[in-house]
Amino acid sequence: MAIGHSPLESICQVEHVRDNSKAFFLQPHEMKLPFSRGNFAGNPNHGWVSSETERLNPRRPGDLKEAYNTSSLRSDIKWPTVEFRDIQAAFFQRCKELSLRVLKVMAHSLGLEPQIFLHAHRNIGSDDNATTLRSLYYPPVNSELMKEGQLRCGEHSDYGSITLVFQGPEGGLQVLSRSDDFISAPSIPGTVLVNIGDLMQRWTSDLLISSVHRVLLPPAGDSRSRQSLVFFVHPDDEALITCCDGSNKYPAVTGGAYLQERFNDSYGRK
Ligand SMILES: O=C(O)CCC(=O)C(=O)O
Ligand SMILES: [Fe+2]
Repeated sequence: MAIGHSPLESICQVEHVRDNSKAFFLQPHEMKLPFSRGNFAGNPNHGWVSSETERLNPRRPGDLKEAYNTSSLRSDIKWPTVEFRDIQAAFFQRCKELSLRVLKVMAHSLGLEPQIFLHAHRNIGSDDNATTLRSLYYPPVNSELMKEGQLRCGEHSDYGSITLVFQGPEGGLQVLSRSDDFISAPSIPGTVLVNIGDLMQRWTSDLLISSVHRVLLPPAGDSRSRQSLVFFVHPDDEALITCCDGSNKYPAVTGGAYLQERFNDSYGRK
């Protein structure tokens, strides 16, 4: 994990996306249903995910969080409002630009051909690439309704190449250290946290390691909600990912096939 700073203008944009998303999440369930993930032809990951639908740690009950996935920017996608679409789409583009810069710097720092990662991320923002902006909303927790072992977000590592995390001021994200303890990743205003994903770990033959992380329940009596914005960067569906040191430590896999396998775990196998 690494932390980078963003200028004031970007901080305001992050807050704007967060506030606008919260207004969507606070609506009654039936108002959100038409925008559910799975309702959009051509992009199975786009749309709203209700609480307890996914389990990022498949051994735990469903995560106590809602999400809005912006996976497609196609013009025929139906959005809750035009304003919601414009705000999500503009932030998606900013995150895309930042991610491509980070991927280029990473290749450079590893002594690799500078375009190696960029070549596999040419289609971000189209239906041939699964990169997704997720606006996450963790509702206040009612301890009487909780299931045993349930968390806001179960232990997992991210699936793709890199992830940009914009945590809200509430904090709450914890990261597993190399000595096997979970440590808090504080929320620092104006910073972006960059996670290495599992596919990047394979790609670099374990030179870069994906980090396990989670979000616990709030302490008893804390009835606050929590929000974060997370940009999951994935290689193009058709991009063939082979170990960049030529070692074949992991078999070659396409970005699309790898992601499908991981989704099967978090949403239950069909
Ligand atoms: O909400 C957060 O801060 C992180 C969520 C997360 O790790 C994920 O959705 O993959
Ligand atoms: Fe994550």
